[in-house]
Amino acid sequence: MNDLLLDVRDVSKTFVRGGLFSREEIVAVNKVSLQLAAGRPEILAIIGESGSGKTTLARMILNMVTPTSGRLLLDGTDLAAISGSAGRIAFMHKVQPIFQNPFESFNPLKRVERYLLMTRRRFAAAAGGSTAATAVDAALHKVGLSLKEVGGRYPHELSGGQLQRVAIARALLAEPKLIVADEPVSMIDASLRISIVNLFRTLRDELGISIIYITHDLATAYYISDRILIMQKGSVVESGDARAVLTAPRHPCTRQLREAALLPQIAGGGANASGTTQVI
Ligand SMILES: Nc1ncnc2c1ncn2[C@@H]1O[C@H](COP(=O)(O)OP(=O)(O)OP(=O)(O)O)[C@@H](O)[C@H]1O
Repeated sequence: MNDLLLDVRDVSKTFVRGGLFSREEIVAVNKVSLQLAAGRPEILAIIGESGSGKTTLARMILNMVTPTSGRLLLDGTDLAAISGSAGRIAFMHKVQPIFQNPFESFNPLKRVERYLLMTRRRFAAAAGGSTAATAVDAALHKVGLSLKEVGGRYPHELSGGQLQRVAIARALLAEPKLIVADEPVSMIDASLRISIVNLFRTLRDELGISIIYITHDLATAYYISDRILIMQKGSVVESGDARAVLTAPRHPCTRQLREAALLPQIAGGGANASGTTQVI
């Protein structure tokens, strides 16, 4: 077994915009490194202002964007070496995405259980012998739903919170070791957000899944994360134990984000800021 589940080594991504006479290079991610240990599930929050490179970093981890330089390894496999459908399915077994808008993740004309059944069939070979419907029902139960509840329904017949739970159930069908969730609660009613982030905690604690949680929302990051990484203009400017970073921020960018969030429980610095932080 590898010691590292995820090893992001000095990764950069530069986008080029415009044509011959108005060429513009945008360094979306600049020499970012981060690691997640194998066998020690954790929630790592990536926080930063708009345009700081969070989504680009997430997409590189999901192998949807190729880095301009640097390497990414998942369970010891270099993402650049993954090819063919068998390689891609093996990769998707280990890492699954959750996107911001659950309504965009599902075709409005297809009943949601069809997606779940198709996903189960795609991963069935390695996932054991239970029937597809039983496995789908079990995945839905893990997110507080059931096939009875969502069966036969189209995406628009579910609330945003319910549909995001279905998206998480779909991710669970792959039995991943890592979930990359990019702003997973920003389009969900505030009253339902906490139940979704609590679900991430359950996935970490009961299923041993590590979660990269990308968010603008310092309150939920403070509440559920073990570690936090702050990004500014493509670079990591501060990282460390979540409570330590948010109760005693050292980088001006972190302080600014915290002040903008106006969170009394963080601003007071009352929580146990026992961990360590690293300012880069
Ligand atoms: N495909 C692309 N082509 C050109 N530029 C891009 C592309 N994708 C992202 N960028 C640029 O890279 C920078 C980082 O974008 P990114 O979406 O990663 O930031 P973000 O922190 O996720 O922002 P937000 O919080 O607003 O989603 C931005 O300047 C963005 O305009």
